[in-house]
Amino acid sequence: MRSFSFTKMHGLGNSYIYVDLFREALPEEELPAIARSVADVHTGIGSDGLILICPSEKAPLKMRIFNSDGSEGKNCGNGLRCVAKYAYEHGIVRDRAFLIETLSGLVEARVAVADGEVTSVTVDMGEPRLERSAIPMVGPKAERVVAEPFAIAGGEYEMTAVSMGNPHVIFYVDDIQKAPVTTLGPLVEKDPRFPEGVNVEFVEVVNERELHFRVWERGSGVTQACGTGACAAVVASVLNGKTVRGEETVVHLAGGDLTIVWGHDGRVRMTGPAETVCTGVYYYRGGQNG
Ligand SMILES: N[C@H](CCC[C@H](N)C(=O)O)C(=O)O
Repeated sequence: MRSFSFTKMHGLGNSYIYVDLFREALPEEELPAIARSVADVHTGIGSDGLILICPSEKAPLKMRIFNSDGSEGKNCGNGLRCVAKYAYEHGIVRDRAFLIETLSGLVEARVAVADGEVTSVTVDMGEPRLERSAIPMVGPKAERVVAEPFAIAGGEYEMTAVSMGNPHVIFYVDDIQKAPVTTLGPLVEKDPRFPEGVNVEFVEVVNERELHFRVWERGSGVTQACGTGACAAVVASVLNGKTVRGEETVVHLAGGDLTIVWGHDGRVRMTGPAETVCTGVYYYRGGQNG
């Protein structure tokens, strides 16, 4: 029987099992199976996936994220806030502002601390990518996708696509409580127009500073929150003339609120909480189908 130490953390209810690879070692080929295993609420710990806190040659640390289906994501906003909290509270970093490497580039995290505990984190998520080739989405490579007609499952919708290092598509709805998250979400997630799949977000505009938000995540399904998705929703809302560039927008997710601004410098900054749930030792049988 194999085992490793873990910390369960969440950002607005979007929880992951965090493994500190400065102290542990996991076999690379088993990572998708380990992600599926720990995420299982019945036979594992229960989470939206697995996040690894790794050494890096480009920054004090690196984050890797695996969804609950075992697929590896390229970025995770809620995960970055929790990784920043963990890194500061465990002495991986000493400064309150530091870089974190992700598969989609370097981001800067800044922690707010009270009595030695990180109470909230601001992450500079960098610039959104808007061209079809960067989402990625089929069609003319340099074209942006804003309020584009999107026919699927016998319905006609209007969608906007944004990458925050991972792919997102945003649909606007009149009532967030009636958004077709579990019906349309899985269909769009796997639609061939998105060669790498896509995270699917539904947004109700409250006013030019406030959005309601629900999400069907690529590789995890419905989650309580999606940090990169909330950032993508703010970018899409500016592009659609619904919110104001350079002004803070409050995004109400199922698990709570994020404050996000798409600055005039082109960079998206996200501020929100990060919580530690528990620590423990996880036992598993190993092998790639674990
Ligand atoms: N499902 C996402 C990764 C997790 C993103 C989300 N949990 C966040 O907080 O940004 C993807 O495959 O791109």
